[in-house]
Amino acid sequence: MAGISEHGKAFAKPERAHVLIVEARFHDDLADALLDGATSALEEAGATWDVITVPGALEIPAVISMALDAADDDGTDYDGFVALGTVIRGDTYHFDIVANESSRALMDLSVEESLAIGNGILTTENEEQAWTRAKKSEGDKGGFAARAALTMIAIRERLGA
Ligand SMILES: Nc1c(NC[C@H](O)[C@H](O)[C@H](O)CO)[nH]c(=O)[nH]c1=O
Ligand SMILES: CC(=O)[C@@H](O)COP(=O)(O)O
Repeated sequence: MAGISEHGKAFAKPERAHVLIVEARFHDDLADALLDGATSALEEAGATWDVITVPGALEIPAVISMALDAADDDGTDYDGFVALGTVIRGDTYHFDIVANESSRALMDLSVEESLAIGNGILTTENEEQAWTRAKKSEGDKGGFAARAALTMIAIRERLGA
């Protein structure tokens, strides 16, 4: 059957997929790098995508929620979602709020709504750590998140969920 995630292989590819990338541009250059990795991975898989840009990682989950509401209204539907952003520790507790709450909300959405979401929100101690992970030629976390979303789309198809 097409689209099945083979035993022992972490990534699978759906027949086709239309994906919404929601990217936070709090750190602009890092956002470019993450987006480059994510779109390359989607292109390689033959997927199509739209991009919505938000100010910071805390805004990402609400956009996915809004996209679900819009799908109910006008039928514009996405098979999966890719969340991209970078949260770098500052001097205050705000880092923990942004890092933890953005991921918590993405997890809540994915479990409660059976959504295929790839979480490419970096949470790092400094810029150097972030660059190592964002660059397509190094950690390629944008590409990883996109492939994770595609895999979850394929698994959902396989399960008939
Ligand atoms: N400090 C970082 C933020 N903070 C901004 C919040 O995400 C949010 O936009 C603001 O609180 C308004 O609601 N966002 C990041 O993506 N990265 C950071 O390092
Ligand atoms: C991740 C953050 O919230 C950070 O950029 C904010 O820095 P600060 O804690 O120094 O205000």
